[in-house]
Amino acid sequence: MERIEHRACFGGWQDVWRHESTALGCTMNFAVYLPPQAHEGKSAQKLPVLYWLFGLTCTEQNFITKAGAQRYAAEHGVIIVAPDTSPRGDAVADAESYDLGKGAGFYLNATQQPWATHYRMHDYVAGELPKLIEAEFPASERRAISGHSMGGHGALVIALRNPGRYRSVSAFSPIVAPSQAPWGEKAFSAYLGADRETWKAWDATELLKTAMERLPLLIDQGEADEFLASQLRPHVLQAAAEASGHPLTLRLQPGHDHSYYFIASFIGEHIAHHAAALRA
Ligand SMILES: N[C@@H](CCC(=O)N[C@@H](CS)C(=O)NCC(=O)O)C(=O)O
Repeated sequence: MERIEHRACFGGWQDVWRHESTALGCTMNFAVYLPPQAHEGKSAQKLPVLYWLFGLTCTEQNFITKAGAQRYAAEHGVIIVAPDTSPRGDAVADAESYDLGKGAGFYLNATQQPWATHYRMHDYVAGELPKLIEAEFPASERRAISGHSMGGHGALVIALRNPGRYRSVSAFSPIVAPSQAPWGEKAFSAYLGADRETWKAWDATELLKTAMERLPLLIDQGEADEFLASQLRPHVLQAAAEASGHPLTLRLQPGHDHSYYFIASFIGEHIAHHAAALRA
């Protein structure tokens, strides 16, 4: 494992690490924000971790340079870990379009070739990465997960598939029902194949119907989001949550679009929400 960026930030450090991932079979970058509490000599005290999952086209950089999250992570003593969005490297399959292949891993384990060889982002994010973080950093097993768009889908699906592993989950502008959205239909057809039954295991709205754990969901969605009606449609999840009695707070934010300006506006509230659950 090699540290490739190290920058002082709000009393802590914004770092980027590079390592060989076993789950993905390639070299991966992930960002780690270590708040000041990680360096205050209380080495016995481990800090909780918020995992951030990105949307389409992103790398580990977008959140750390645009969301302004470090200030709030420093305030609350939370480590933030933000992995890249797909396997990377010349040996990894790719597509011409921005919404399939590299930069578009959809946080699932692909079953179809040529994707199945490397595209195992679920196992990376839910298994390999936390294991590494908890071994190499002053990180406790108190975990929260959040993300944006494709990453909002990832956060919801990973939390719902792994009951007990996360203390809280939130999302910005998530793809709540990828089986019913053009982005999801394209990605799931390629990664999982034509049998839509197999898609249900990777669709938050479907998973919610049979969830074993009633982990409350917090979702912020911009009303002026250019993808709201065509791809995101949070009311589909809201209807499923109401039908199954799953706790969901869906906040529609007037004027906000799909960008990181939206995320920056509400990330402080999300981090406070996660910090409260992580402290409890
Ligand atoms: N067609 C758009 C869609 C991609 C997009 O909007 N990506 C969002 C996530 S779904 C994002 O976070 N972009 C990077 C950024 O704003 O920093 C593009 O290629 O820019």
